[in-house]
Amino acid sequence: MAVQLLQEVSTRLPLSTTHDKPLAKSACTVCGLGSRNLYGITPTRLRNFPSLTVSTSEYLPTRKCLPRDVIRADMGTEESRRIPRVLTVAGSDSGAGAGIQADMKACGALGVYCTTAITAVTAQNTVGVQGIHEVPADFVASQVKSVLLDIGADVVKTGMLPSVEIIRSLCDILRTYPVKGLVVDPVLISTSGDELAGPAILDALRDDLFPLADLVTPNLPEASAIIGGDPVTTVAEMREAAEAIHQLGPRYVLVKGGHLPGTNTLIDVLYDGVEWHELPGSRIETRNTHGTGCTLASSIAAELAKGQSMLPAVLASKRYLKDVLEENATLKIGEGKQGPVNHLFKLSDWEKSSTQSKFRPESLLLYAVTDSSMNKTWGRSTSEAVRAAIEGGATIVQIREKEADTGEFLQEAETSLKVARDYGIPLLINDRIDIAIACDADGVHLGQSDLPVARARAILGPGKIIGVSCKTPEQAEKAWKDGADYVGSGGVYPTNTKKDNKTIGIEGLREVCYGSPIPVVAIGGISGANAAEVMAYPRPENLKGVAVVSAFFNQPDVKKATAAVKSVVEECLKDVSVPNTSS
Ligand SMILES: Nc1ncnc2c1ncn2[C@@H]1O[C@H](COP(=O)(O)OP(=O)(O)OP(=O)(O)O)[C@@H](O)[C@H]1O
Ligand SMILES: Cc1ncc(CO)c(N)n1
Ligand SMILES: [Mg+2]
Repeated sequence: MAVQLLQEVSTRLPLSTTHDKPLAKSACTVCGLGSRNLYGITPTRLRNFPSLTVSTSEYLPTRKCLPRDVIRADMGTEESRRIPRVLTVAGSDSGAGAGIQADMKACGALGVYCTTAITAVTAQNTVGVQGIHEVPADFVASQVKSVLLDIGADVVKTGMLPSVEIIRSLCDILRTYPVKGLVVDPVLISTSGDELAGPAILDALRDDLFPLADLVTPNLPEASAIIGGDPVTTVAEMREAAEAIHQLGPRYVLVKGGHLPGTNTLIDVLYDGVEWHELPGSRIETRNTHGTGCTLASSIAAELAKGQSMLPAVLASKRYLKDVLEENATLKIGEGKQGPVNHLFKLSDWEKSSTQSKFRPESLLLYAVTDSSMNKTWGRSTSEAVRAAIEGGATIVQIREKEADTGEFLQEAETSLKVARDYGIPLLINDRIDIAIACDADGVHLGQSDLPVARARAILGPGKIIGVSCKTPEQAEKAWKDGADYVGSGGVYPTNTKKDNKTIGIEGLREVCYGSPIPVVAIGGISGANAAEVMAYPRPENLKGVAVVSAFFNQPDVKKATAAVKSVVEECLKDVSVPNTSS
């Protein structure tokens, strides 16, 4: 439906005109009120609001008069892909939980490109605010224009606006270069109790910025300050405050309940002038809440920039914030009372994304390879077999499953992994990289006909262990080049475990060792009876141990059988291990 201005206004209205004292001449068809907060119509403005018909007027009424859901993400074409964009006009928080840093990280986490105009640089940490260095208004304006005139923004989000001049010049720019959405977080006081913007800015917020806003997001103290000091400490008072703030011209008001006293349920109140939404959420027990407000507002801006309408954007942002608070509930950053929000927790799981390989060559000493049919014969589950082998002294475990379907294999791997983790022993998966990823195992062991090692390394990253079966020095050299951590070489002796497996003997094993730049574990028919021969001194320096199947798992007592082989291997290590790398 077209929205028409009742009135043609050829000159700018006098600045004294307010909603409280409507000028008949500037009354708007939608809300019936006049406003001094009119902003200019430009070709961009008209493109953004195609349903608007504006005669020859230069001005539009306040934001709340516009039709809803006008923000549309322009995703461009295949040749020229677009990304939703948010411009944040806010202060820098050196502690990086709030401010510009929160905005950039929250937008990034939600897939939106975030540009910045910095209004102040604060020295801030988990204790409080130690200093504020304000950026001059004209330089804030330069930053905003640099962004809007080139990159553009679907939504502008404001945070800390420390001076009236900054607010006024921002409003001037937004009237000249309108954006599709404006989210205003009226930052006044940090949660540590430090003033970030004085009460002097209240008039400028109320009179100039709010009427341009799609959403204003005060917390309880801010809501109280905006409406003139009346207390806002209950949901009923939050509704009254939202109503009063809505009268100032924004399209929506979200009064945030993070400061609601003594409840387990935190309620945020969203109001659009007609409908109320009380949005509940459980209070999460954590000290890391520094920046929740900035995070919520910038997430909403990001969702709006993607094309969401207001209520779903708010709900999605609350969900994101809940995940962030829950995932980082016990994180310890800083020594002060309030820790920062950790927005990029999904990317910053440094333990998982470690570039350091967990592989230690010594772990190859006593390598247990499970065999599903043997475990079945002896009536044990894979994880029981794994526990027994580890208790007997196995230093690394590989799950080799040739019968179970994928779901069962995964379950076996998951329960075995729990056992191995309890003992701090690495656990690898034979062949199935998908299972290894699904259960977050420590790595995989691949055969010559499995997924190529280089591909496996590309998929698993540097932090996982990759072993490769090799029968020749050439294969071992290639495994190393492709990124493997160790080589499994054999069969050293004939074995029934692997059908049609060529036996390479001790000689073949040693050849592989001499040609292999990476550690080697011997495999194939190894037991307590022959392990000493395999590990006999002098031996190649990189021959690190023996891998055993039947001599562990085709036995009545796995723990005892493992311990028996272990004592043989350990005995061999007692021989002075002067490296012998000559052939
Ligand atoms: N402990 C908590 N558990 C769950 N949600 C919380 C918690 N603290 C705050 N929130 C939520 O975070 C959002 C921000 O609210 P809050 O009132 O804390 O903002 P704020 O005071 O502006 O934050 P800040 O100034 O520290 O950035 C709201 O949706 C609120 O319900
Ligand atoms: C820079 C900055 N903006 C906003 C807040 C509110 O949390 C803060 N603490 N610091
Ligand atoms: Mg806040």
